[in-house]
Amino acid sequence: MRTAYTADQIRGAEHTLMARLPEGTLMQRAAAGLAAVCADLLGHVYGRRVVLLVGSGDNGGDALYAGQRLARRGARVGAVLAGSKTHEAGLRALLEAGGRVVGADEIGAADLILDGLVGIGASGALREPYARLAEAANAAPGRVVAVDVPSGVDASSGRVEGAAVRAAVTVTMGAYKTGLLVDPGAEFAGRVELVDIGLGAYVPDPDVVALGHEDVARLLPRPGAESDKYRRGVLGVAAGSHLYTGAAVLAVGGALRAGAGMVRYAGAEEPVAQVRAHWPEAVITVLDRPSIDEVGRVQAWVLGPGLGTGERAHDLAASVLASDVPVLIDADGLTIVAKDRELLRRTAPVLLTPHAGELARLTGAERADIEAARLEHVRAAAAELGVTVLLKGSTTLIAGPSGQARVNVTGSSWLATGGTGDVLSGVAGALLAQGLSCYDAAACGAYVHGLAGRLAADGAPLAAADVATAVPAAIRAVTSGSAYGEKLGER
Ligand SMILES: NC(=O)C1=CN([C@@H]2O[C@H](COP(=O)(O)OP(=O)(O)OC[C@H]3O[C@@H](n4cnc5c(N)ncnc54)[C@H](OP(=O)(O)O)[C@@H]3O)[C@@H](O)[C@H]2O)[C@@H](O)CC1
Ligand SMILES: Nc1ncnc2c1ncn2[C@@H]1O[C@H](COP(=O)(O)OP(=O)(O)O)[C@@H](O)[C@H]1O
Ligand SMILES: [K+]
Repeated sequence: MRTAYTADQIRGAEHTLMARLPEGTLMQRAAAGLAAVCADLLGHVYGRRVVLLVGSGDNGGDALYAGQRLARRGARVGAVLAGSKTHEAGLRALLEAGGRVVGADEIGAADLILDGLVGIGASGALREPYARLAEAANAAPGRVVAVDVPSGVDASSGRVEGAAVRAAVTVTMGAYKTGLLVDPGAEFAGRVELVDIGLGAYVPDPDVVALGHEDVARLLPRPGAESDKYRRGVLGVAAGSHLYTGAAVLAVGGALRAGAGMVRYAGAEEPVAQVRAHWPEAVITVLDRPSIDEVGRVQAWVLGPGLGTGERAHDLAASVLASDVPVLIDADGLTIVAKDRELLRRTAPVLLTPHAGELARLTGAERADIEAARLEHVRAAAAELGVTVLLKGSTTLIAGPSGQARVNVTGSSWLATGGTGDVLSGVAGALLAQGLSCYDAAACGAYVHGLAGRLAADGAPLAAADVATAVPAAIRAVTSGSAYGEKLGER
């Protein structure tokens, strides 16, 4: 499990730890870790050109001391001093080790550029000359390593207002910052390496949590010797319409591959024919009227993919939501409940799985605002609606009604293709039917779905059905202890 924190939380912990240590200890630990990652990236250090972008705060101090260490190993290190002041002891250390102060024109010739402009002490968009230096680093051919946080990315939220450094690697000190895991910040951070500076014992409860293989393996249900198909969990799927038959096929496929004991599909004749043709395993009810009264007992429902949004779909949604089992609502189901919020008044749990556009419909916020501050918006929606919300997109976030939040770190941009969301609804729905809470089903579902996406893509395009097919292999990767897909920033 990875835990991530806001800038305020980190500052508080650093304050406590610093009071117990001789002055400068933490910065030396940070610089040592930073220099080690840089040396690794450079391969051999002697003679390589390193440019440090140095801001006025301790982030610049980290860069200067790391530069000192690289200079001692023979690197040609130049510091671009961007701030109104500079960490004096750090600059002295660099100069004594043979480093120099240089102009911004040297950025283009560097093998490695160390971004020490601002870290967790930043506020608002990058000012000049920092913004210009960030752009110059992005345009240069050298590898860019961000110190603690890419400058221009808000460490607490992942917001990017204006220019920001686009790093190949971010070396972060003491603990992960939320903004390194949530887009757009995560995109700018690249691969994230954590340097242990002894902060672990002093951090409070995390702002967000990212599950790893071990956590998901622990949560995923496994059939016991006594299991039968009913006890493993039966999922009902109310999806598809005469216009959209594929969504039903994909949702049922995701559910069957994710371990439901049985899937009961309920729909109109056209999607029924398609589901029958693809999945003889599913138990079918042809719905003559918009009601689930004739469908046998289930432990959870998936409601919405391809359902349509007319009166009939509305009435079917009302019938599903009147049941006493957990319901995952996706796609058209979300449009229906956005128009008729009363449908969400129920005692059994609800999991909503919108993308940003659907969340905008639900809450009235602007889509662009949601994309810019995903965590804030998913938390607010979960609290306002009193349900669990999984926000899909380049980083998937899950929030519960009491403010708890998880971020999914698996996934691949190859998943950005029609129908993969339908597969996710089936996967997460199957986990709900197997007894996981909405919060766990959402997080484990997103994790397995993201990993399945990576396996299915393997560097080339995928179709949504391939993701469903890859779900068992993804579960195997999670439960076998393989390290596949565990590194941060590999997409
Ligand atoms: N504390 C510790 O023990 C440890 C800390 N560590 C390291 O320290 C870092 C935090 O250092 P920090 O607190 O000095 O703040 P930091 O991020 O360098 O910058 C603040 C300065 O930047 C400026 N500035 C702000 N916003 C700006 C903007 N938009 N655009 C332009 N400029 C802007 C502003 O300066 P001014 O405007 O006054 O010139 C402000 O004073 C942390 O990320 C980690 O790397 C590690 O070594 C581990 C031990
Ligand atoms: N850029 C991206 N990187 C990673 N995952 C993505 C990206 N874009 C979309 N996804 C994932 O792909 C799926 C798309 O779902 P959705 O938007 O509902 O599509 P559809 O309705 O066509 O099924 C979600 O799981 C989402 O998180
Ligand atoms: K930085």
